[in-house]
Amino acid sequence: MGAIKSDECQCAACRSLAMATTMPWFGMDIGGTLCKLVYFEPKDITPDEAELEVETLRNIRRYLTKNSAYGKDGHRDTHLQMDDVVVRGRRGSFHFIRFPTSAMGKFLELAKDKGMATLVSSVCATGGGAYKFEKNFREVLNLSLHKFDELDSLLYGLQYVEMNNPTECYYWKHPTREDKCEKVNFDFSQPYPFLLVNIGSGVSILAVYGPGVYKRISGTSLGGGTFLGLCCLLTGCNSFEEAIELASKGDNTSVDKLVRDIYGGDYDRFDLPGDLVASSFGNMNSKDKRQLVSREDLARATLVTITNNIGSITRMCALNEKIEKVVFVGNFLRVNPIAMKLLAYALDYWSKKALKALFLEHEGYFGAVGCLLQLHCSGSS
Ligand SMILES: Nc1ncnc2c1ncn2[C@@H]1O[C@H](COP(=O)(O)OP(=O)(O)O)[C@@H](O)[C@H]1O
Ligand SMILES: CC(C)(COP(=O)(O)O)[C@@H](O)C(=O)NCCC(=O)O
Repeated sequence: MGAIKSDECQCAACRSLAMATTMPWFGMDIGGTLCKLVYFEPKDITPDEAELEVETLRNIRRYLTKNSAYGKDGHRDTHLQMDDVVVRGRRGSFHFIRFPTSAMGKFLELAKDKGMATLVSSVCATGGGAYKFEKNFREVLNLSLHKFDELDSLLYGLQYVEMNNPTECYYWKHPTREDKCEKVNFDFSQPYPFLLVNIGSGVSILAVYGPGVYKRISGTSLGGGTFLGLCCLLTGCNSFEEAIELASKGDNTSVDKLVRDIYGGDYDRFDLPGDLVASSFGNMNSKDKRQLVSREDLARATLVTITNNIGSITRMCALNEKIEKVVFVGNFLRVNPIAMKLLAYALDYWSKKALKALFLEHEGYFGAVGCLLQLHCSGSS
């Protein structure tokens, strides 16, 4: 896909440019819910460089790469680590770290304790938080932010990661058959045009026609943040992981009003099967029915409602743009096979197999990767 190859920049000029760019290299995507941090660990350090490397830099490298948890809130997704990548002529590994954006204050204090401010004067950042927290970075760390647009970064990072990981893109085969359902690798080497649906706190839908050629065609405020917010309200759960765990044990069909609850069976004339949701949460106006549903059922119904709504908007966008390939990304899909399979099924079913739902392993990290890669681009502000 596209034109960003990992080994493209190994020329002497790029390597010396890289040398001149002070390490450590980070890309940060500060979203409405999660802050995603990608750290490039150089693995080609020469003995001369090692001798010159300042102790603070070495300590930060060790701290980040030897741990997978940072305080109460920070996690490294070790299963996503990418080795042997080349950035600006340097060979190394990408490490993927996330923490709640609400913990930004603690993150800044930690970075200060680790001596970040003594190493670099600026950090690459994208996402709304790059604007919102700019002042805090300056005040606490004396760092300025190289800001990059989040959708440019998302696409740039996606192209790079997809090019460098042969098993990045996949689809779900037989998404509704528990016994037969499987993840299947998808060859994304001829990607254009495709629809990109980023399900973060909210949802952005882009039509992508070529490398860096895209438009944002739609969006909805009913996204991953809505799922988590409603789930916390309805079930008393306290984390995304708990919400997904509850949903995996629940059944939405007593919460939702189905076509058969209204018709007594299928609505044949318009091909609406009886087990189709006619009205999400439509049974919850009844006190009796409310007493019968569990927290698990409510979590499942919330997940199904939000996911189907995204699937439905996506289908209309694909139809309008006459695009058949749809790539879903964003952390809403993290540890969330239920939503992925629902999207796969919904697109397949409602489009009569014309649309293909695709997914990517690095789900929510493309913005942060794209932002790190753009360090020398003129697109920053
Ligand atoms: N550990 C987590 N904590 C909170 N939300 C999570 C977590 N893992 C996945 N999510 C889901 O991912 C969404 C955020 O996705 P993300 O792509 O990071 O968006 P943003 O950039 O808006 O933060 C949340 O609204 C939630 O649905
Ligand atoms: C404002 C945003 C681009 C921010 O991105 P996020 O942090 O949600 O990933 C996104 O939440 C969004 O597109 N919301 C939907 C707005 C709308 O079109 O209704």
